[in-house]
Amino acid sequence: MTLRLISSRCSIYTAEKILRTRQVKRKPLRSLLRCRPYCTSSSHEISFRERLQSYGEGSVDLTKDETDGIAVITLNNPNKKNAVSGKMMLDFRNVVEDLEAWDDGKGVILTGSQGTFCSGGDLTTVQNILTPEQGYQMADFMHETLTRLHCLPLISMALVQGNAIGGGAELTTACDFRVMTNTARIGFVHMKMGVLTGWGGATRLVRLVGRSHSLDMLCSSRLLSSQECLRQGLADHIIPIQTPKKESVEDHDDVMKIGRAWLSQYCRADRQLVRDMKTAVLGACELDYMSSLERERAIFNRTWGGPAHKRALDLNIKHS
Ligand SMILES: CCCC(=O)SCCNC(=O)CCNC(=O)[C@H](O)C(C)(C)COP(=O)(O)OP(=O)(O)OC[C@H]1O[C@@H](n2cnc3c(N)ncnc32)[C@H](O)[C@@H]1OP(=O)(O)O
Repeated sequence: MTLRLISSRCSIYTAEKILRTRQVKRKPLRSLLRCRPYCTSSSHEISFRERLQSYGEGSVDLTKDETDGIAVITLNNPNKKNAVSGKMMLDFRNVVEDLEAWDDGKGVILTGSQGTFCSGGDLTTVQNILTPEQGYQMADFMHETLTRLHCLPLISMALVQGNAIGGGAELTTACDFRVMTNTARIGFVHMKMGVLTGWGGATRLVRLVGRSHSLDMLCSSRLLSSQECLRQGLADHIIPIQTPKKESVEDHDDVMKIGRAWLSQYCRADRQLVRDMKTAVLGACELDYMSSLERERAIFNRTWGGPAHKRALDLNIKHS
């Protein structure tokens, strides 16, 4: 009965409901986030949000282009090299929620303002939430935001100019791709700052580059050049820029244009196809083998004989 339902042209929602009722060996991501040692009742969460709101300046801005289906998230705190303040953590969550509801999207670019990516947690905010409980609440909040970013049905790309330091380096790992300018650097400097990765970066880094490369990057705290990131599998593409020493603000528009074109190559297909393929790949990364295959079958079933499929067949395409 269940199998028949999955192989019929059922909605993804129905298929996922069925998968949830089956024995899935690895827990879904969202349920893993619920293992919390500190009290996170809604009143606690509200007062912590109020606390975050009161710390720091800056914003996280979102623009959505309905024509190409690509959104841009910009970390905007230029006086502090786009360090993420408490207020920006809240903005970030709102932006991700907005993208979750954006049915017309295919891709998203995460970038920083004024020619640099992000210098990590805003040290002023950090100074104000130094108890273990507050640290845990902050990490819990950012884990959820970044896990939701990671799970969007949009193909995501971190576009790194200048530096991605500490939490900034962690942010890059929440995206599907990392594109860097030739002068950009990524540095997991946490251990030098006396902390571990607070935004889930170690878990995601190991999945990207493996165990030994991750230990090397995390325990050395060194700043990795774009070339090294490419060699180690952390970066996917390097954009050469004209000014090798210092990136000017003017470069940002050019870099954005090139980065957008790079991401667009993966967003050419129909909107639903792009979203479904991203969802299938995400399932393969996060679910056990059999559950992922089931999910892939259910998603495939929506496309088979659908309008994009029929259009492609009518075109008699030769893949030469
Ligand atoms: C869970 C998250 C854990 C973490 O994120 S740990 C990592 C925390 N981040 C850091 O330690 C970064 C410290 N900053 C730096 O190393 C350098 O500023 C950086 C990012 C390489 C940029 O270097 P430069 O381009 O030479 O710029 P600069 O040093 O003159 O900085 C310009 C102004 O920005 C400020 N700034 C940079 N990073 C900040 C931060 N994270 N929080 C608060 N303020 C920050 C910096 O203090 C300076 O301010 P000012 O102009 O002197 O008033």
